[in-house]
Amino acid sequence: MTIKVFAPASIGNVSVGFDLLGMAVQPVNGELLGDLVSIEGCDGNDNQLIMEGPFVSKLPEDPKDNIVFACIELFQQQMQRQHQDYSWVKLTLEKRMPVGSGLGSSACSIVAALVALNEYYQKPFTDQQLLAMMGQMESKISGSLHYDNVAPCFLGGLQLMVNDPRIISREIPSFQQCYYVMAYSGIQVSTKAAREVLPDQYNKSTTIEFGQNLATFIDACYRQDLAQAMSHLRDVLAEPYRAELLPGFAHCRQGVTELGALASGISGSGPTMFVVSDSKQNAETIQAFLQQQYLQSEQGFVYICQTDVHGARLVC
Ligand SMILES: Nc1ncnc2c1ncn2[C@@H]1O[C@H](COP(=O)(O)OP(=O)(O)O)[C@@H](O)[C@H]1O
Ligand SMILES: N[C@@H](CCOP(=O)(O)O)C(=O)O
Repeated sequence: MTIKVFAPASIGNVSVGFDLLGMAVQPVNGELLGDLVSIEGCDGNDNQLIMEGPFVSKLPEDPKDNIVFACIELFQQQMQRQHQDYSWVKLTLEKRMPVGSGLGSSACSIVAALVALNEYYQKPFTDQQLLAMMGQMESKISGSLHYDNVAPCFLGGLQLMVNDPRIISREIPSFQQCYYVMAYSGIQVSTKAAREVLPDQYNKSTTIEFGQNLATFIDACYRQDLAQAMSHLRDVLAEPYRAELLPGFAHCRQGVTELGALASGISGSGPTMFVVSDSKQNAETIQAFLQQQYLQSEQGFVYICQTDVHGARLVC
């Protein structure tokens, strides 16, 4: 029997919550924006990983260097630690997400793989344990522990990281009526490199502004006050340093504001930019503008999305 899991793209940081806030997204046209991992038993004497899909050429050539392989090994080690037997498995990764895109591409592979493994071995681990493993795998890629992609990708919705290892992430009410225009320019920005351009320390006024933006946004989410939320959706920690890594970002940001966008920012570490709109028609106008102005290569794309409330899921 083959089990197949889909894990969706996500917006890391959502501007106000560097490493602390993330939201899963799904295109309104029904396409699957995320990775697929299928799992079945394997007769050989080792695990196997088959890699396919439109972005497979951007992955390390040797399957053993793929983060999915590290997920298999971690999962089986954890089973062994709990004195549970395991058999070899064959996983197939359908890499549908561009690498280094700011759409939580590595998180999609990690989450889909660990959820598939947990299903296959009949759920030896709780969601909490799985999420901790997902964070561990994500930090292997980016060089530091952050859950703002893996948590929404796994659990769905808008997720806030809490500083308690027993909880890790809490769902926050999101704005279900909003559209998020996701524009991937088609260039590659490594998360690790985009973290290295950030300063080690911030001054007092920046710190206060950061805290106020995040707190005001979360308060607005709970009260579903869209105007207040959007008026504070500003990134004072990362965007000032990362914007210059993204050709056309400043110009497009100005353009979408003139077209009536409620807010815009960098998705994760970029190059994807996200633009918030409260109407489908306006989102389509913004989509057309970004298609013309933001894309840098043939691999770029622009999707109109809404919040994905489901997170990782089994598919046929
Ligand atoms: N399954 C995978 N999906 C994405 N990246 C992977 C995977 N396996 C290994 N990698 C490597 O991890 C790095 C991912 O880069 P990163 O900038 O963190 O991507 P993203 O921001 O899209 O998650 C790349 O060097 C890539 O080759
Ligand atoms: N909080 C992280 C998010 C990285 O997201 P990605 O999609 O670019 O991997 C950061 O901003 O570094």
